[in-house]
Amino acid sequence: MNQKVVLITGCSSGIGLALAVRIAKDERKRFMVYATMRKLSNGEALVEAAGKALGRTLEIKQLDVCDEESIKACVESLPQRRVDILISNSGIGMIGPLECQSIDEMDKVMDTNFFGLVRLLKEILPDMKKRKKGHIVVISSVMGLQGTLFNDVYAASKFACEGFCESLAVLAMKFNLKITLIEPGPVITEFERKVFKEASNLDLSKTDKVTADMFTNIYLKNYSQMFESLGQTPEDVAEHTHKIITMKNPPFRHQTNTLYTPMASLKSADPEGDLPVDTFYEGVFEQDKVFNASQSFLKLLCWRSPKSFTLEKKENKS
Ligand SMILES: NC(=O)C1=CN([C@@H]2O[C@H](COP(=O)(O)OP(=O)(O)OC[C@H]3O[C@@H](n4cnc5c(N)ncnc54)[C@H](OP(=O)(O)O)[C@@H]3O)[C@@H](O)[C@H]2O)C=CC1
Ligand SMILES: CC1=C(/C=C/C(C)=C/C=C/C(C)=C/C=O)C(C)(C)CCC1
Repeated sequence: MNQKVVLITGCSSGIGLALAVRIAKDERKRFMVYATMRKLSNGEALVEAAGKALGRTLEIKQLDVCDEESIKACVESLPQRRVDILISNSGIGMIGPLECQSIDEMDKVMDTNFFGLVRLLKEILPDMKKRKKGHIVVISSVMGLQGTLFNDVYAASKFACEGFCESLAVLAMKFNLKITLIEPGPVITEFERKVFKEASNLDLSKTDKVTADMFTNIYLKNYSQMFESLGQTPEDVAEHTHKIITMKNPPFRHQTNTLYTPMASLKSADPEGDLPVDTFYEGVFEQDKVFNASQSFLKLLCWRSPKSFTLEKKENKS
């Protein structure tokens, strides 16, 4: 059987776990999945979810994207070092006011989310180029397209991945390689819990009162509700990704939550860049009293978008 080899990072929980299971349980057994995680001791949930696929179409391996040696060792352990489909999924979040976060914490986000991808490609891309075959799938985010209040560094890390992949795309095409950026909106995983817990421990006395108040009473207050009402399941994101890897001509970008598409399009609708910022500002502050539920907030953004597309409206405002 000519199975494609799929290497996935960050499979101990969330999207990575769902991806590993979905692809390993492909109805036509088209894939051999190497589901990797930085600590093998965190593999229990995956072992349970994989069931009979474990040892057949799924194998678990150690890989820490922040450690070049661990990436090298993992790739060396694969038959002929072959990876047909790389899914770069591992990542960490970070929210809060800038003054309350240390450079070391920010560095960890960039190191995992962006340099993690860079390290993987430094190891795997040369082989793919030689074989003139391969698909690089990156779990980015809508925040790779549109920055969001209090997500400055996380969004920057995803923008970095997007710019990196956009730049690589032309060279990849020359070598017959495909790249796809998967851009989910909120997904209900450990991510939300970890980010919220870290945010609750921030020392908000390091910032001013207005910022601290916005963070606590607007952002954190609506955070869980945003995920509850708009969040996708990791299985849903895995289903989208499974479709993408089975396509003959996969797209360069794929958003998994259509509710976000209008929000992400605001930027391309206004080359001067004010439209998304103004729309977010109005959504966050001016409509807060009426639209305090996050679902309504996004619906409001989507509903407003077509009207906001005209520059005439912008001029009337100033
Ligand atoms: N949840 C969401 O709302 C969204 C998430 N995303 C992106 O999806 C991806 C997966 O996140 P999600 O499943 O939600 O979150 P989880 O926290 O559930 O999963 C993240 C995974 O990344 C792993 N990881 C962290 N650091 C490293 C590392 N140095 N090396 C290898 N693996 C590592 C974690 O492993 P460990 O158990 O060892 O910590 C974990 O398995 C991330 O890139 C995230 O940015 C995108 C859009 C929305
Ligand atoms: C909670 C909240 C907001 C948005 C939160 C969003 C959009 C979260 C998305 C998270 C994602 C996509 C994480 C992973 O990549 C707004 C709209 C700023 C308004 C204030 C409250």
